[in-house]
This record gives sequence, structure tokens and C-alpha cells, in this order.
Amino acid sequence: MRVAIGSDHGGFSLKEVIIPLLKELGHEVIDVGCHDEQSVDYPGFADLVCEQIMSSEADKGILICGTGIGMSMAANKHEGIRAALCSEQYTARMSREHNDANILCMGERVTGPGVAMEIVRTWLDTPFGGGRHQRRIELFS
Ligand SMILES: O=C(CO)[C@H](O)[C@H](O)[C@H](O)COP(=O)(O)O
Repeated sequence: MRVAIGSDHGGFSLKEVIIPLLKELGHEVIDVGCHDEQSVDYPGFADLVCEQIMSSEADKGILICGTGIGMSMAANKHEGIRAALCSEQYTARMSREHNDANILCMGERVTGPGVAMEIVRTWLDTPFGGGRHQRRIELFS
């Protein structure tokens, strides 16, 4: 799978933990930045990851900031983007199974690296359930 990943300074360290995991799992990684801990504005990085998905250059996206809230708000402004903020595995699984989330958002200041890695594994492994869930996501698309 082609996975686009982006963060602001508040999510940079966790991004650097998640990228090697994605590679180890056999995914192609598109890192849109940021590339260090210098303070930056998260919406631009949300836009870059969303653009990768909307142009079909990436299959899924991961966005990380301090809480994950700003990234999820910014990403969900884009047409066709269903970004889910997850801090544990259950919502990560359900965001795929019921909501067909195409972007996973996490907060580095909320979720530790071990839990974040499990969230990523679960999120990438869980297929969309379709059926009634497809009808429901069409109601807000
Ligand atoms: O957008 C956010 C919250 O919704 C992110 O957590 C940012 O990373 C955070 O706001 C950055 O805060 P900072 O005080 O500028 O480091």
C-alpha cells in the first residue's frame, strides 16, 4: 500500500517512529514533512496528505500533531477525505470497518509510541465492511 504521512512539530517524533514501522510492514511511504521539530502550522501538512489521496498517488494517509485534533479538522474539510482521530485500537478498527476512514490521525502528546504502532497495524489491516456502512458514508459525502 502507498501511505502518505505528515506531521507538524508536535507530531514529528511520532512520525519518525511510524515511518520505519510502515516500511517494515512492506508499505511504500510518502513523507510530506515536516522534517524537524521547528514550529510549523499543521493545516499545510494536512493539505499535502489529502492531496496525495485525492490524486490517487497514495492509498491511505496518516497525520500526526500534538493532539491529532487540528489535523483531523483540517483534513475533513477536503472532498472525499474521511479522517479519523484514534487513540486506541478499537476506534482504529471501527474507523476502517464502519467509516472507511482513509486518513488516520493521532496525537503524539496523547498516545505513546507503543500504542500508536498497534493503532497503525490495526488500522492498515482492517477492511471496510461495506453494506449499511457504505450507505451511511454516502449520506454525508
Ligand atoms: O493542532 C493541534 C491541536 O489541535 C496540534 O496539537 C498542534 O500540534 C498544536 O496546537 C501545536 O501547539 P504548539 O503549542 O504550537 O506546539
